[in-house]
Amino acid sequence: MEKDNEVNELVVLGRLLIDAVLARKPIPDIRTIIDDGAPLWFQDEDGWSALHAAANNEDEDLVKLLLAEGAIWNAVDNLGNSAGDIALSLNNEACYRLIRDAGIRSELLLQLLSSKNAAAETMLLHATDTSAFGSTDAFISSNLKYTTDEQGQEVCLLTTDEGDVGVMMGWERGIMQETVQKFKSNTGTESTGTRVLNVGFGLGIVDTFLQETLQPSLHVIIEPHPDVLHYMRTLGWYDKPGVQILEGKWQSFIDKDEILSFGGFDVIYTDTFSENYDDLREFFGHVPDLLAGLDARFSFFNGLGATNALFYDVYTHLSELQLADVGIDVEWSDVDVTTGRDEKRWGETRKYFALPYYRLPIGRLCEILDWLEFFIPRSARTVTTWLLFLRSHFYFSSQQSKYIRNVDVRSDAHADVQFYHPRPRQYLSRKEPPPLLPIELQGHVGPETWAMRIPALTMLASRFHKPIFEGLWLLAAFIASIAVPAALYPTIFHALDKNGNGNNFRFHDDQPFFQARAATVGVFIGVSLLFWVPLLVWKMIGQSRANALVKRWSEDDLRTKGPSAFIPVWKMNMPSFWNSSARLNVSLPPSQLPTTFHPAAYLPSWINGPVDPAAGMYYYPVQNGPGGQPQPNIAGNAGAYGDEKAPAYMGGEGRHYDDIKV
Ligand SMILES: C[S@@+](CC[C@H](N)C(=O)[O-])C[C@H]1O[C@@H](n2cnc3c(N)ncnc32)[C@H](O)[C@@H]1O
Repeated sequence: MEKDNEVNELVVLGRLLIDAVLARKPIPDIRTIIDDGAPLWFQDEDGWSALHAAANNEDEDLVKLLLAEGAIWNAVDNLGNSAGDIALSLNNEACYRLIRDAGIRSELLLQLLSSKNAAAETMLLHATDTSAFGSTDAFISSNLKYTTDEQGQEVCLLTTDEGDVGVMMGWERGIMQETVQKFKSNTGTESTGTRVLNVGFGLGIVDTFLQETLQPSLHVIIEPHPDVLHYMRTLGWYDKPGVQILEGKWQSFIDKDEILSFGGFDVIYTDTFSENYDDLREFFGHVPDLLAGLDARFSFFNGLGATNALFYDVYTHLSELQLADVGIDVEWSDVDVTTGRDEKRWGETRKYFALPYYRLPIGRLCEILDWLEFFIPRSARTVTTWLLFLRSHFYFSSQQSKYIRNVDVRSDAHADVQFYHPRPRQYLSRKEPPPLLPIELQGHVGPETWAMRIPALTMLASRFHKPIFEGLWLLAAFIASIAVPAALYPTIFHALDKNGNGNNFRFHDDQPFFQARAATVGVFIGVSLLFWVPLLVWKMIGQSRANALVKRWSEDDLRTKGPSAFIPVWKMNMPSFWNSSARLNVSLPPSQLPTTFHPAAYLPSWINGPVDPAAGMYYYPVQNGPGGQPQPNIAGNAGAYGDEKAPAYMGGEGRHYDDIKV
């Protein structure tokens, strides 16, 4: 009875809080309701929390306050939308970022808590998933079905009482193909002698591309599932030259250092099933030992949180940070997974990837090693390894401190934090594929024009940017500007020392100390100019060529569109000495604001409107659904990630939490 009263009181306060937010009550009033004990986790009958309502109001200060007071960043409403999705649908970048960053922070904090308090008592937030979706052992003892679905798509299905789930589906072919292409263009090992490790065979799509594209001399495949191993046998994988199949989980071979006995690999890929983010993170920790060297590359199936733009964004950032922590730099590119494929591809199976773009990661040992290798011979590799460790640790700490400042972890696992993260920019770089036509420019710049102009600018930029040459030239300038004045000083001094007093320490009025030093400074300036002027002139020529090119395009545009139409102004900043990226500014009509968060905007491309079409509108109305008692279904800012292929992911019955120690 007492319990019922307590719950009823919480429900009343929770509802009061949401109503106050929706009624746009002033922040001090809302703070009072929170201080009176209103639960921030409370969700009304539509699944809306106070944070959803604050995002709907586009009230940045309130979003900040609620998050600071412990609002749950990843609570989803009955339509599957988080508060971040609502901010996104309203094109509100500031609110979206606040919520997204709270997610990153919360995940990092959970990891800190679980690593730093290992000796403390364990609090179980929820039981860990022991079904075939969340436990590899349960998965291995379940049956798999290899078949072709109604769309003619090859699929490997796990059949359960809750319906079929695709362990691997043919539509992912494009992702696998692009990954292997990236491996090929990045590894520098054009063909022979490549050593490859792939974890998880599935349909063998990636393995087939690896064979065809890289023709590896050694191709190790780790696979534990008996049905998959049987399928591999029927396809003849056991007899392929250079192929070695390790039957079991990757954990068994890593623990026994068995994979290490093969020596380093040039290419490593992992894509497993029924594992969660912690398993992937553990695998990340082994990657630096497994990579053969600086030319070797690593990638993984980046499906974390892919049922929702916000969660995907959070986990993409997290995995980049975790990889940086072990000394791996990641470059991301986008693979369009919408073209030519519709909703039918899922058939009766669970939709585990709901976004239009896949963010493809390519990792390598951190770039600083390249530079160190230039100075330190291979024999002194231990030194570089130590420096690498220090650098990556420093990088991770600095990145982490960007997200978490003044961490004050209290007993309820809530932390008082400040957040900072730089705004992403789209650079034109030789290393990156050309950016897609930004949504804001559609209607002002034609796709063909864009496709022709961007490579032309990138090419021009690369002609006027030679980092190695510039580095050596500036090094020579530095040495010469010190060495030449130092070498000339005695000669200048003696030439000016008409009385021949010599350069002794007894001061004579007639000694030309000051004149000689002034002349040496003059020599220093002269030598510096000798090196800097040609470099500056070269850069200026590059810039003026870029200016001339964009001017010509503007004239072309004017001719074709006529004087009454809006003509975007193109401005190109060529690469400077220190920054290898060029930057292009294209103007919009004065009435149109640039946005990276238009529901269909390109930047950043993995962000897109929520899956729910109603939320894709600029206005997200409060929905009045049927009545009923709300269920507080989330007990703390717990980690969101489980395998997306698991049923009812994110907020549904199938959602699972890991144990954390607090
Ligand atoms: C999504 S599929 C891989 C698909 C593959 N990339 C392709 O291109 O077809 C996942 C595979 O990982 C395997 N797997 C699951 N847990 C594993 C583990 N701990 N170690 C190695 N493989 C695992 C599964 O049996 C399954 O064959």
